[in-house]
Amino acid sequence: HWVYNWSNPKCNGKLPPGSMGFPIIGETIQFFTPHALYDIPPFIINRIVRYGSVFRTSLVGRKVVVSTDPEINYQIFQQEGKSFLIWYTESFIEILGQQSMLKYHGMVHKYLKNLILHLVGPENLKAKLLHEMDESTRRHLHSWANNNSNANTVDIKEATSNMIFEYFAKKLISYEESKNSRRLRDNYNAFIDGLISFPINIPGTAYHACLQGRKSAVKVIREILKERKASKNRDDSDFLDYLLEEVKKEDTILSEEIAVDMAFVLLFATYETTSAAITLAVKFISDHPQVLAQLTKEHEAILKCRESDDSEITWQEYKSMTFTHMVINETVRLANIVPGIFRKVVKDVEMKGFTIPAGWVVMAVPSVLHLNPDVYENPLLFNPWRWEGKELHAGSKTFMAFGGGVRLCVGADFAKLQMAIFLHYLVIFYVLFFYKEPLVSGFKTHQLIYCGYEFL
Ligand code: HEM
Repeated sequence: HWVYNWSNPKCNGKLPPGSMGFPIIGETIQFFTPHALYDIPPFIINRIVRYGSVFRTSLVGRKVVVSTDPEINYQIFQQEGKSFLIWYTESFIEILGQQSMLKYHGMVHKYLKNLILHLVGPENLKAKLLHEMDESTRRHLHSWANNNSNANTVDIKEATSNMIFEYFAKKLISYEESKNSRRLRDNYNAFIDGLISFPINIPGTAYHACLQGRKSAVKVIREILKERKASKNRDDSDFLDYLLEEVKKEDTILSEEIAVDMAFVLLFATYETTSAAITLAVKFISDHPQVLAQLTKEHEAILKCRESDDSEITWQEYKSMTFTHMVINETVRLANIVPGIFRKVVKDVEMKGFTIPAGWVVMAVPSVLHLNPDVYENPLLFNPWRWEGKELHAGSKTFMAFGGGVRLCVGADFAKLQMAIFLHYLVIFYVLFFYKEPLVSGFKTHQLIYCGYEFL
């Protein structure tokens, strides 16, 4: 009777088709079958073939509806806070922090998001960050070219992670690895190594190492916060100063604990995702010389209109990089950096003739949408021209690399700006100007780039 109930969950309507798998473990083992990162997981493909675009299953002890339907996914984003709430597993919340903004909804979420936009929103990008990211990117690209220690090889993933980490840790908490004995970067490395792991917290497991990494990183941020409260009259204020000013306000809901978890999550969300996107962009571009040629044309035209070759990128120039933005969109479409987006159902929902009961979890799978031949012709081809004349700066029913609705990625503009600046200098340094022997193998050179992604 119990097994029957497990396989046929109660529902006040018609459940999507599918199987709940074995009692307790459900279909968790099949779900975690290894696959190439930027492919659609075989678990999903097999079930789409068998059941269609919406199906039920059971994963990590949860009743789940997987949706690969653009309409349903769009509705899920639109009904955030009403019928659906953002959801992560208990173990993920433990890793990201009990006070992380990811567990807040409604007005509190809106308030926290606005605090972050103060740092990475379009106004600050235009006024401050563009200039600083420009300087940091140039400096790092130069240093790679001048570094002869590693047999002319640059691991793009690691090098761009370091670049973004260095820059953003300074913006957030004025942390500089070279001047600090605390080794925040090592703590984040330990944290990221075990991020996707089975949640068994005993010494020796990846999950345990991840929690230890988080603990040490948070300890460093807390110490900085403590020092900051004791110090007065700082010349160069950072995001932590801004948060501490908020904490002092009488009517605020921001606590020091939320501020610490926010700084922790933001640093991770920024450097890990953006460096992955840049790495893949380099790989895709070096595999497609016609894309490089068009990019070169665009950036050469920008240079020609400048008074000096040494000038920084201006906001107008950034906005004029239409083809570069097409390359960025095409990269994140194929990269599917966030493989699944999860929401908890708070009240029974009717969709496309099915009922999704309250208490279930819905998982939207961006890769199915982004690699759907009905939506994107020849979807596995890296073809930036497919974005010609299309909206490039927002999520849509057919493009959810940065999510959608009120939970749309708050750092999307930051990530795109950093990618555009990187591509600009990559092209002008290595194709047009200073280094006649380009850095990337696909850019016709004997020098080799190891992208850091072995699956490629
Ligand atoms: C290529 C780079 C990036 C990709 C592909 C990406 C992707 C995403 C996606 C898909 C979501 C939605 C998750 C959901 O709905 O459950 C999201 C949310 C979020 N992202 Fe990003 N992201 C990127 C860069 C960044 C950066 C640079 C930052 C930091 C400034 C950032 C901070 C966040 C935060 C804080 C959220 C939660 C927003 C909320 O709950 O309202 N992301 N990101």
